[in-house]
Amino acid sequence: MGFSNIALTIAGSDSGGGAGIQADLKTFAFHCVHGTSAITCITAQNTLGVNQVKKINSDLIKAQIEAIVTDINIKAVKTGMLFDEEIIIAVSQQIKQWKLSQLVVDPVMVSRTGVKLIDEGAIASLKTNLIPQALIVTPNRYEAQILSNLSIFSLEDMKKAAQIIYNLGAKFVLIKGGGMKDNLQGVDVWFDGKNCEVLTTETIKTKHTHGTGCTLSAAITANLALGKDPFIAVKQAKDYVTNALKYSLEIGKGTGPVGHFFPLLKP
Ligand SMILES: Nc1ncnc2c1ncn2[C@@H]1O[C@H](COP(=O)(O)OP(=O)(O)OP(=O)(O)O)[C@@H](O)[C@H]1O
Ligand SMILES: Cc1ncc(CO)c(N)n1
Repeated sequence: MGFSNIALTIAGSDSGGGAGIQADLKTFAFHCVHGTSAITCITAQNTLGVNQVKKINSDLIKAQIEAIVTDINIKAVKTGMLFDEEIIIAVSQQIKQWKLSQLVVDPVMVSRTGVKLIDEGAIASLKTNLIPQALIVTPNRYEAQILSNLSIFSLEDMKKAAQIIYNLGAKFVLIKGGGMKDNLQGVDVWFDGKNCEVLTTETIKTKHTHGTGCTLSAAITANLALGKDPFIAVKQAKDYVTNALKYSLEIGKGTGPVGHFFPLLKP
């Protein structure tokens, strides 16, 4: 039987299984979306942090994307950890060459434990080569500060940054309010070029939050692959992350991952 709900993630591997490619493929599967992947970097990582990062040769990254798109019809794509300028340029060029649409760019910059997941020199390239091709760009507050050159302390600051990031060329901007322990946890700002919409959920009190950002952008991508409109895709993805946080997994000695099993565990 023909099956067309197919998504692609271009991201790094998290050996601990909480973020990156592993989070993306689980999220796709729990949306009934077939996941394909092009791995950009390998991280030696667990719930305590990132111990090592090794990038994949850009020719091999290109070859992974080419192998997928010349055979399989991809409905939506996300990018995660891209690490350096060479990879960003290679991936941006592939997205253009293969006319990959419905692109969600998660501009991953640092891990939750503060390890750099991108070269500082690569940020300019992210702004000029990749973000202009995005349907939706999903920075967290820290990434939004870097992309907009604004300090973000409040909801008003998030709204101002969203407008600046929109001007980089993405069709829609979603600034996420997780990460820091304050009253903006779970509060995200959506900007469509005209209006700002504040998306709010209850704050989930859990220590185990590893992979929230990857899971959110993957759920948005899955919803786009299912044919949903961008705003609906984002709202439903946010519900998915809220549930994944409610059912996060107490695994390892540090910050455990969000859980994807809630559709199976719920009474
Ligand atoms: N404690 C929380 N309660 C409810 N929602 C949360 C909480 N923490 C994060 N979120 C939501 O999770 C989503 C991801 O946001 P977050 O800012 O954590 O991403 P991130 O920093 O990119 O994640 P990562 O740590 O994976 O890099 C957003 O929709 C945010 O509002
Ligand atoms: C591979 C990878 N991608 C993204 C993140 C951000 O959470 C991470 N920690 N590891």
